[in-house]
Amino acid sequence: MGCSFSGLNALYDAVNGGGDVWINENRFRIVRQLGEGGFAYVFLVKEVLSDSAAASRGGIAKKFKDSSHISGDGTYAMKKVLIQNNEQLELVREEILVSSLFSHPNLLPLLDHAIISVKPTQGSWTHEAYLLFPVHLDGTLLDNAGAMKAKKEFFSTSDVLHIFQQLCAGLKHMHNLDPPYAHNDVKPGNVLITHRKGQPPLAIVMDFGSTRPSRKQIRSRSEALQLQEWASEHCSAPFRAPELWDCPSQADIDERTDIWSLGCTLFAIMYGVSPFEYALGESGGSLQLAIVNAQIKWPAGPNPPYPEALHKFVTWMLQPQPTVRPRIDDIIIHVDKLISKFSN
Ligand SMILES: Nc1ncnc2c1ncn2[C@@H]1O[C@H](COP(=O)(O)OP(=O)(O)OP(=O)(O)O)[C@@H](O)[C@H]1O
Repeated sequence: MGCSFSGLNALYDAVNGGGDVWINENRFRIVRQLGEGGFAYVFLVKEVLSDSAAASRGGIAKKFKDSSHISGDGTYAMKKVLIQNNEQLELVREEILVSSLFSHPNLLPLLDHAIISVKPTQGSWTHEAYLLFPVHLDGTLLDNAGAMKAKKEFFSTSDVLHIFQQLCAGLKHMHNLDPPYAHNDVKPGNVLITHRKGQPPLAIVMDFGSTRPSRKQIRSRSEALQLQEWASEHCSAPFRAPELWDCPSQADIDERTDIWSLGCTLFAIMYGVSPFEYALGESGGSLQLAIVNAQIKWPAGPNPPYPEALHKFVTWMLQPQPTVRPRIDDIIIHVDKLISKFSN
C-alpha cells in the first residue's frame, strides 16, 4: 500500500478548500464534489501534468493506457474516506485489496490509493483514505431512475436488457474466480451509467466494500447469527437475499446471494425501485417478511409495457430457496436469448 505524502496539511486544505491533492506521485486538482456516502466524499478531479518530470511519466493515464476505462481527458473520481477507528481502517484496506483482484470492462477499477494518518484538530477521525477511480459523469442507475421517474420516462426493453447483460458480465468475472467472490451489495446505487449516442448505456459495477469470498459453510446457530449480523451491516436491505435475513444453522451459502440482488436490480432498472419496497408500498410493513416470502407485485410500466418474459426472468432469480436459484452462467445464457428476441 503506497502512502507517500509530504505536504499533509496542504493536502488536507486542498480537499476542503479547493486546490491540489497528491496521490502518491500524481497531482490532481479538485473540480467539484460529485456525491457523498456514509463517511465518504467523491470529487471530480483533473490530473495536473505541469512539470516536465510528471509529464514524461505521463501520470495515471500512461499507467493504464490499455484500459477501456480511461477517458483520456485527465479527469477522475477521487473518493475521500474519513476513518474513525481500526475496524473502518481494516474495511478500507480490505476494499483496496479486493479491488486489485478484478480486471473487467464492467467492474470499476481502483487506479491508485493512499491512506494517511491524521491528527484530528476537529472531528474524531484518525486516518483518511484517498481512492482514485475512472469518472462516469452520468451518475448511478439510482440517480438515473430518480430523474426518469420525475419525467415519467422508462428505459426501453432493449436498454434494460443491455444494461443488465453488462452487470452480469462483471459479476461473472467475480463469481468465476478461484475462490469465487460475491459482490454482496448489488443495487442501482452501485452501478455507474454512461449514456452513449446510438448505443445502449454503458453499465459499470462499483463499490467492492462488501465483496468477500462467497462460499461459507454455516454449521451452528452462532455462525448463522454472525452471518446475519455481517449482512445487516454490509448488504443493503431491499436487495438482501432471504438466506442473509434468516440463515439456517446448517447451510452452504454461495455467490447466489448476488443473483437475488440481480433479480431485484433488474426489477429496479424497469420500475425504479426494489420489488420489495414496491410490494410494501406506502402502507409499509416488514421488508424481511416481504423478502422471505418473495412477495412480488408488478407496477404499471411504460406504454407499451415490458414483455412478460422479463417479469418471468425476475421471478426466476427471486427464488427464496438458494439451492434452486440459477447461477450467473444460466442468467447470461438467458439474457442473451432475450436480447436476440427483443432487441432491434
Ligand atoms: N467513479 C465515479 N464517477 C462518477 N460519480 C461517482 C463515482 N463514484 C461515486 N460517484 C458518485 O458519488 C456518490 C457516492 O459514492 P459511493 O456510493 O461510492 O459512496 P459510498 O460512501 O460507498 O456510498 P454508500 O454509503 O451509499 O455506499 C455516488 O452515488 C455517485 O453519485
